[in-house]
Amino acid sequence: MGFGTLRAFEDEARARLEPAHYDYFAGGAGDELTVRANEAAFARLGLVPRVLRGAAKPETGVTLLGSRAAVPVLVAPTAFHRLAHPEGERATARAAAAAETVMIVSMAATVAVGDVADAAPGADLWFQLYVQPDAAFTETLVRRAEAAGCKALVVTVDSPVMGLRERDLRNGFHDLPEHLCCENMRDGAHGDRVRPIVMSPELSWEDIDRLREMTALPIVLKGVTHPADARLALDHGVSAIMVSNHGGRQLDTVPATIDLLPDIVAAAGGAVPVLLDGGVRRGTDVLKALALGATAVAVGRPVIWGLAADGERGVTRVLGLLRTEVEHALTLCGCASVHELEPGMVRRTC
Ligand SMILES: Cc1cc2nc3c(=O)[nH]c(=O)nc-3n(C[C@H](O)[C@H](O)[C@H](O)COP(=O)(O)O)c2cc1C
Ligand SMILES: CC(C)CC(=O)C(=O)O
Repeated sequence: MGFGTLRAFEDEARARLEPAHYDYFAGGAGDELTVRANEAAFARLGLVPRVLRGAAKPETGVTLLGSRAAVPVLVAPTAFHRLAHPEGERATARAAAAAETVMIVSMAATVAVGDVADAAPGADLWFQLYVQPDAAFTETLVRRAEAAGCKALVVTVDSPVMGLRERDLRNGFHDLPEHLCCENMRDGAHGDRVRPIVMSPELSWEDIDRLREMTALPIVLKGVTHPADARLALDHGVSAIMVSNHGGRQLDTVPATIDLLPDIVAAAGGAVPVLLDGGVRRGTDVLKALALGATAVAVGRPVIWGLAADGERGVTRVLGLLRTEVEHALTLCGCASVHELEPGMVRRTC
């Protein structure tokens, strides 16, 4: 199969997936303004290269919360991988391990986090958590992530309620098919009961404090878009901030993450790493985000398209394409490493 670009993977995924499942993966909230804005904002930024710097083959690796990523492109947490491919999260994790990058396993995974870890020895896994109103069950999830060897907890805070996704409403898609479930949500105390994922508007900073007391794992706060919240996150001892609008799937009209990034980086003041996801589709997008102060980015939908198109091989190819593009763009920018990128190399073009 001639998958030369991420776009080709999306086309193949669309051809293979049931239309309602494609819509679930691709779609977003409301008019999908934010979905489109994420990519469009990257396109409005230009990279201004440096020349004659005598740079060798560029170094792309970064260290993040004790995990080493050979390329600063992580796998964002996305739900329901077995809807895209029978091997589901197992395939994604093997591909992330082969690419030497971090996979953030979704709490809504269709393979239990321990089984994902077993399927991909050597994979660097982090676990994404929606704090549950039942504190005891939240603790169960944290212990499962710890037991699986996850190295960080990524706490998603942009979902006090589920976004209104009109494609899903139109398609009547609101549940997994019979043979699949959110395996992390099995309730040990009640045999085979699978709990629903509860999103709660009542969560507060106190829940973050409680989590910090519950575990020694570093906490990454995912879904920070306002600089005031970035400052509060530091007050509450988080280890990293992830600028994310959930790929446009929660509140529609949230600005593009790349446009929000500089203010969050300024608010963090170098105290913790800042990550970004949303609309990263090219190596040049990765460079723009790093130049504006992100330590690394994560990709959501591109990984799903690789998985749907060709399973583990497809995800490996998607991550490999991004790596090649990052190396190539760094060389063209005269950078010997990602650490040489700086804000002066990014210019708004329109
Ligand atoms: C199909 C799908 C499922 C997702 N599931 C989750 C999830 O379970 N937990 C979470 O924190 N974010 C979830 N997200 C959001 C992603 O982590 C990420 O923020 C977003 O996909 C980034 O944008 P991109 O798809 O443009 O790369 C999901 C996104 C998609 C597209
Ligand atoms: C099952 C959902 C809670 C997963 C999610 O976060 C999403 O679809 O964006």
